[in-house]
Amino acid sequence: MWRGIVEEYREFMPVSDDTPIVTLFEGNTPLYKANRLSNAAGVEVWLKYDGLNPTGSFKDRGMAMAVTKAKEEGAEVLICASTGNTSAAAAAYAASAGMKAVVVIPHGKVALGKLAQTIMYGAEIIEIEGNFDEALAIVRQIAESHPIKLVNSVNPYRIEGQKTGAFEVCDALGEAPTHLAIPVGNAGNITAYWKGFNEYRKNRRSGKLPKMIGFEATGAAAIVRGKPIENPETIATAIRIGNPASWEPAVQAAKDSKGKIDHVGDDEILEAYRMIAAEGVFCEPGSAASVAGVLKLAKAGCFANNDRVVCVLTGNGLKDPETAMKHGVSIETKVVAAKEEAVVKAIF
Ligand SMILES: Cc1ncc(COP(=O)(O)O)c(/C=C/C(=O)C(=O)O)c1O
Repeated sequence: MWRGIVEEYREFMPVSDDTPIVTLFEGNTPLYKANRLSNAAGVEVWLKYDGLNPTGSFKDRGMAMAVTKAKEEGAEVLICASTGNTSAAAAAYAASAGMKAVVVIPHGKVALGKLAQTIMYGAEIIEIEGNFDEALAIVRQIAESHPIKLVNSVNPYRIEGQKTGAFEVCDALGEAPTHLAIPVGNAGNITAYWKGFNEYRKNRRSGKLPKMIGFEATGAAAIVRGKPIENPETIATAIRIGNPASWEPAVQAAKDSKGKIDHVGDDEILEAYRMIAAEGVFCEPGSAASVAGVLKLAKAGCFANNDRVVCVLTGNGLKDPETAMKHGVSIETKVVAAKEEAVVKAIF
């Protein structure tokens, strides 16, 4: 039985035999070969569906490690800023560990499913009249002057947990891919994956390193533009972040891996969102930025025929039902009388 990322990858984790492991059995998510997307891109495309984690996003990997260490250090209250998934994961792992979670989120900008989760897990929810970047600045100050543990990805234990996504990709493929495509918001995850690939290769668990290709949303592409964006805007609310906290290590990961950080527009994200669903995988819009980016680079002839590209799908589509209802695939539903002939007529 899968024991969660800390136990399964213990030799790579900053824990001792006395560390109290907090887990919701996160990790061990599927890696799907996407045949139609591979044909569209002209290269082998795989989907690492991290939307199947306990709270439906990759954040569970980082939160398992961060909350485990918080518990070991005797913390009782956790705090984070969030565009929604970090707050859902912090609330869930805090509940599991018997701790209190305080989350600070941008009012009116968090997808419905994420808010519902955070409410159900019982976090203290503070909605600011501002954006994620302002929320992060506030919670960093609070954590410095109050007995409260910050669990955003500036907390190094979050990176330690999230690097396990790279381990699982290598374990599933038997080797690292040629490229790892990933959405970029606060830039913790691209940093974590690069760390994971390096540690796996150093420990001879893989033989090579992938090119890291990260994708920001065009309206929030601070790294691509080389300067923070004061009012980031994108339909992909998960990555509506204008001043990534892990800016530096993300740029270093792209440079050291001979990859890049690029941007994709909302239309490209929504098109990829629908194409991924046509493979039977429902991810949230922000996650689709990784596939949108691969399609963009494929069009520009950036891949060789024998390349193998893994796209990280970071969140479950159920997180954001409103965007699915507005921009999904079968948005024209038919309402008919509860009679067989009416249904037959509608079908045929
Ligand atoms: C689905 C999804 N996909 C990609 C990202 C970007 O990852 P990072 O580049 O490591 O930030 C996020 C990030 C969300 C938050 O930052 C938050 O929840 O506060 C996300 O939820």
